[in-house]
Amino acid sequence: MSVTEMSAEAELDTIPVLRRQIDSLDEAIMRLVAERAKLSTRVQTARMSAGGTRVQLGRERVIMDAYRTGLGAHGPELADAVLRVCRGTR
Ligand SMILES: C=C(O[C@@H]1C=C(C(=O)O)C=C[C@H]1O)C(=O)O
Repeated sequence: MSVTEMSAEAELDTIPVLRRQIDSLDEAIMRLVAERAKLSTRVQTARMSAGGTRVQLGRERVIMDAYRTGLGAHGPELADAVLRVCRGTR
């Protein structure tokens, strides 16, 4: 077995370790989104109680831009999904 084949095999062995780290980060992301949704619901409820609308597109555009700045071209897609989760929670 060549050195290259050995290092490729060693790299393959790291996959379960890396996947555990990915799963752990996904859990953290979901916890944070759930926490965000609670705060978002409070803002939406407060505004609607005062006769306003649930959604404010101007604010959502600012958030989409921040995700684009932070994550690149696909950032706004993630922002859109996060915003939809947060709008759906009561
Ligand atoms: C939470 C708010 O209300 C809504 C939900 C938003 C959010 O989840 O970030 C953003 C804008 C609004 O559509 C807000 O105006 O800040």
